[in-house]
Amino acid sequence: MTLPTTGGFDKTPGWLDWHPSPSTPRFRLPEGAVDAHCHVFGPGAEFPYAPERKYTPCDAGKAQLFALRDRLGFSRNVIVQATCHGDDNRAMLDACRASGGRARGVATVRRGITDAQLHELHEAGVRGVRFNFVKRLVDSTPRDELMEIAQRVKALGWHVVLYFEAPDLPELWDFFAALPTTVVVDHMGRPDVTRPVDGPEFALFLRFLREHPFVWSKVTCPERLSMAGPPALNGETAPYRDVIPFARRVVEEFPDRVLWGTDWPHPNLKDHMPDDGLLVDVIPRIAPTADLRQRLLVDNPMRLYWPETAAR
Ligand SMILES: O=C(O)/C=C(\CC(=O)C(=O)O)C(=O)O
Repeated sequence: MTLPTTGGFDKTPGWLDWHPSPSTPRFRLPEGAVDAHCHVFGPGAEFPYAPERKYTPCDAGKAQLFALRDRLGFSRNVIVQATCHGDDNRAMLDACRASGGRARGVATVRRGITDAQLHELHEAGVRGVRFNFVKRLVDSTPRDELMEIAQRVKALGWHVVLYFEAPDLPELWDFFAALPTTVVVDHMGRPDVTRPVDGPEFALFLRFLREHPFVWSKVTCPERLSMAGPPALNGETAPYRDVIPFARRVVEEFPDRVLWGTDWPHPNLKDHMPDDGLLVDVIPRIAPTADLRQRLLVDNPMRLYWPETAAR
């Protein structure tokens, strides 16, 4: 892999670039596995970062993403619009179009988007919109605007991806419960993994899933959630021990409503940049049987993003 560029933008101080030479995973992914949460950034010279962004990343373009897909052994990607591009979805759309049908997208849209523009996104491969409630990443959008968008994208068969942090779930609960279409929560609702997996905070998240069969969860981002590590670096075979029980609990209780993704290029990490090959090796620790892994990595993402070709 080549080293990242910045396209003339100054990266946020302390920015960690993606790992330049991830190892080949020891865990062999099932045939047709989908990396269901990743991003593209720029390149900034071609797709400038949004003026309202809260961070400026290094470039992480489609060529690097597809090289990583092949190196790790994935067949497909779901590319989630990141806030550094605001509602300018061009970099994500360009990657979807260039993938030859092997990438789908999740976009950021605003109330003013026309039906023709929504259809254009659909044609390019978009199958969802993302609503972000993480305060360090976005300014808030009125709930009535989000609800209106959710109604419109439901008509296209799309879902809504939610990004929020665990302490905010009680306040957001009623709004989320009223969403009219399938909902996918990023990173298990970002639990505090220093608290017990059986404690009240995570119990609330599990209850949210239990009471709302239209809600799915990504069991992603141990590198972001972990407080005790050890990091997925230097051949570590059991990284992020503190996150494993949380992800495994969700996979085992909701095997048909979970997704996994790399989160490449891992924006806004402060501590370390993981080796993506070692991150893939976390999968059998959170999904201990071949059947659970088949659902997590193939059947579930195919049903959501490629329903026309899904086997079950
Ligand atoms: O990749 C992620 O899921 C996490 C992000 C960035 C992000 O989502 C965005 O900019 O849209 C984060 O926690 O900083």
